[in-house]
Amino acid sequence: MNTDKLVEVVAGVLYNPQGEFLLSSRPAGKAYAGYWEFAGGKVETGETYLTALQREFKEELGIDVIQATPWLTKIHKYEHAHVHLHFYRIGARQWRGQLCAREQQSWCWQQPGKLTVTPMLPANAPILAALSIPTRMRGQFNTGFHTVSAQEPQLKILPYHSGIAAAVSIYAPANQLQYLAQQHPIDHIWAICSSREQWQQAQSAAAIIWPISSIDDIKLLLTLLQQEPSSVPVMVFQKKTGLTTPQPDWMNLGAHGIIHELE
Ligand SMILES: Nc1nc2c([nH]c(=O)n2[C@@H]2O[C@H](COP(=O)(O)OP(=O)(O)OP(=O)(O)O)[C@@H](O)[C@H]2O)c(=O)[nH]1
Repeated sequence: MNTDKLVEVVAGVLYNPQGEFLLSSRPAGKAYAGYWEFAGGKVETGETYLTALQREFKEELGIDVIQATPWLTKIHKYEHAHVHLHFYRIGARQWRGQLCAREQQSWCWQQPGKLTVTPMLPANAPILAALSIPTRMRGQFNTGFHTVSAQEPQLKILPYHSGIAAAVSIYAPANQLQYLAQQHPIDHIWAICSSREQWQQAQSAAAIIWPISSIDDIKLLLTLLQQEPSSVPVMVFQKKTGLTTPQPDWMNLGAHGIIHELE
């Protein structure tokens, strides 16, 4: 196989009503057989990402995917292939049918942050970390944000200030990322972005915070989600600005979650 050519791959994070997600093991005979992954596979000629995902879930697990939400993308070079991975989320109401392993693979439900199976495909570590980020948070820009729902992973994140402990998750402007990464683990730093350049800088952070206070912020975020899908979760920070424009359905457009500003 020519490993220089970028191969388009779709993979689905499928949820059950308990908020658990599905992992399956790679069948014998494939590269990385026995490793755990999200169900999916290569996009075939003429397919959209959604139709490829629907075909793969039917072939591998016998279920029908009705809808899926674009989430994260990632490029990874294996010794056997150079892959462009497109991860989708499939909510508990977005699929139907009875799960059955059609390729003699194993499958299991997992809770975010509490993985009980190993090993995982090498490219997937940041994807699993992203699943531990809640989709609904709230708080104030100056004092920090926290999870809203008891059903989601509990997380508190604080604005950076000098002297803050390295174990704390922090947020700071994207252009400070390189400097902060010398003192804090990069997977604890969220980057605040409001331009294309910052969006690109922030692709090594744990997550992006995109504040919305004007129509231009909405327009640029829509463009970036479409033209340069992120490899890290995007949290849309909805500020209390009196902006009357209705907000797009961000989570259906590729954002990971929403942060609501409190008074
Ligand atoms: N399905 C899937 N593939 C992944 C994930 N993460 C990841 O790096 N990959 C890589 O993406 C590629 C997917 O190809 P595949 O071999 O599963 O594709 P396929 O089902 O169409 O198989 P085929 O080779 O029989 O046509 C592999 O190189 C695999 O290592 C993941 O979470 N799910």
